[in-house]
Amino acid sequence: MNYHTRKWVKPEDLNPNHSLFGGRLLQWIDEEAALYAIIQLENTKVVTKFISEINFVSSAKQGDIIEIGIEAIHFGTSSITLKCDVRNKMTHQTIITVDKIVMVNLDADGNPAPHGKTRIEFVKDRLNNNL
Ligand SMILES: CC(=O)SCCNC(=O)CCNC(=O)[C@H](O)C(C)(C)COP(=O)(O)OP(=O)(O)OC[C@H]1O[C@@H](n2cnc3c(N)ncnc32)[C@H](O)[C@@H]1OP(=O)(O)O
Repeated sequence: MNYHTRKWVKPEDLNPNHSLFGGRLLQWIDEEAALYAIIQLENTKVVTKFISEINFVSSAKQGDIIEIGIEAIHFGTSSITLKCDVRNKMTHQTIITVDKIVMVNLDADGNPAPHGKTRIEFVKDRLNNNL
């Protein structure tokens, strides 16, 4: 799993108990999943279809640096299924796990469309192949 994105937990991200608000974390995860799917599928019209059980394993507090990891675990016809782990950057303590996030590739009319992808690709390889 690659941990691309880091976040610094700020006062505006906290709940009334002074720990990281779960809704804020899910917002960050949804955006990270969308970015991952857009890059993998090479299409900016991708939507979140389904999110499985979410396990809030431990809390984060103000000032913590957390990192969001996403990995593709299945390529469907129009969908891509991801898993997500968020952990404390310094201690590697798991904060949240999401087993399945299904993102769907859309055409210009907003209908599911085949993406033609079967495996994880890296942008650097795409760029090298175009040389
Ligand atoms: C990043 C964001 O903020 S996106 C904003 C939030 N998301 C949205 O607004 C999406 C709203 N939903 C929709 O517009 C529609 O449900 C659509 C277009 C995504 C899908 O429409 P559907 O009629 O369900 O499409 P369809 O039945 O063809 O399924 C499309 C794919 O999703 C998968 N899928 C559909 N429902 C589910 C489900 N409940 N769980 C897992 N996968 C599902 C299907 O297996 C299919 O994958 P495949 O082509 O790889 O086999």
